[in-house]
Amino acid sequence: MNTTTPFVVRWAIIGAGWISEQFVHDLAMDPSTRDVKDVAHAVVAVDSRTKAKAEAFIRDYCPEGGFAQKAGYCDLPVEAVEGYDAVYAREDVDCVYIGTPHNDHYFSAKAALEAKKHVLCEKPSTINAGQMKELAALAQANGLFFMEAVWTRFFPLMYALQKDIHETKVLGDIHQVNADFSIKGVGRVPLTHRLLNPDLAGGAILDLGPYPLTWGLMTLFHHPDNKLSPPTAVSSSMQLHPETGVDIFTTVVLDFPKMTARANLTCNLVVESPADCTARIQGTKGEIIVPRPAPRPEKYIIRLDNGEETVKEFAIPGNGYHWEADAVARCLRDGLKECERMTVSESIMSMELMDEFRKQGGYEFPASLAQ
Ligand SMILES: NC(=O)C1=CN([C@@H]2O[C@H](COP(=O)(O)OP(=O)(O)OC[C@H]3O[C@@H](n4cnc5c(N)ncnc54)[C@H](OP(=O)(O)O)[C@@H]3O)[C@@H](O)[C@H]2O)C=CC1
Ligand SMILES: O=C1OC[C@@H](O)[C@H](O)[C@H]1O
Repeated sequence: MNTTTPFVVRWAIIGAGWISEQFVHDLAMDPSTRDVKDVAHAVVAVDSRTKAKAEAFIRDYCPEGGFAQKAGYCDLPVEAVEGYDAVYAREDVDCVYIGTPHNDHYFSAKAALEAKKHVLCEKPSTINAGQMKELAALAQANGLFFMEAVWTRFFPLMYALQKDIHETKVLGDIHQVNADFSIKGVGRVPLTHRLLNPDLAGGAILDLGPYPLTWGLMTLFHHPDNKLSPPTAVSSSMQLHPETGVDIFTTVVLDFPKMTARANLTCNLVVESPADCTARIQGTKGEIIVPRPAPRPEKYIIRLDNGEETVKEFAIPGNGYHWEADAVARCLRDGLKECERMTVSESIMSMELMDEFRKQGGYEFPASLAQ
């Protein structure tokens, strides 16, 4: 492989909303600012339901496309497109990033895979396990890459923390993980907003829940002693929004009996997570505290029972979405159909858990959503 020319991914962005802004910002960053030289990103199309919105998005957030275009590794311009059929018909799009509301993920991803495009889809990549299984089968049948965009998994902090607890075993045996991701939404955003709107598959568990679940899975499910055994004795309790019926307070419990360990995971749309602790991992020798925010933490503190305390800090260049994008690029370069850091089978397991949480909590989707 030529080590001086990076492998370039040509991205199309679906949905000109907030998360897509954050994502393209990072695609336009010089990868050397995060010590990356082997891959680079081009943004060749931005799709919106309204062309004028896609044009404004490009003007405001990625006028030159991604870094690969700025650096001359890709000579395609970034184009505004209305309606995703036009994007998926293009030969020069390698991978589609889907940044639409939850209810749309399955439909946009399905259309992209049918058009033979690789896909990175925002979390949760579907609204139920059945949809996720369908997408997994479609990707596999077409030899395409598919990944749920759980960006927190790709942070250097997460790799370091896993090394500390899984390999160095600074905490001894791990027995309990508490994690929370909560934001003030109720009373602040209209009932039609995607956070509270059942027709857009809103609610705390689908929107915020992927983060406490990530902390539970990365620490306990991925612990070598657990041997990738799915959690047992799953339980969930929800308080639903009195008008829209989406969950606004949710607590779930996952047991990992091979380790005598339990994850207590919470999310809500009423009050914020405490600033000083979004995740607490407790073992026989002490604990690790991760201050908020759960999706994008910048440090953790190791507090041992013998009184020793160590703070580990991890600066995040840009928004922090580039690490997942780089991982996708490397998978495409290497011909992989899924990323081992966020496998399709783990996304299916996560959606099976989400289905169970909703069932026990009494959160039923409206008929408008495909079941
Ligand atoms: N990884 C992360 O850190 C984050 C992930 N997310 C995820 O990203 C997704 C989008 O969230 P966010 O960007 O905050 O949402 P926004 O509402 O800001 O953007 C979503 C975009 O999707 C398009 N869209 C397509 N269909 C619809 C529809 N029926 N209603 C509204 N918009 C629609 C719109 O773009 P257009 O009008 O151009 O078609 C809209 O701007 C969610 O799945 C969320 O879970 C959100 C925040 C952070
Ligand atoms: O993924 C997310 O992280 C930040 C939250 O504010 C947002 O609602 C959610 O989608």
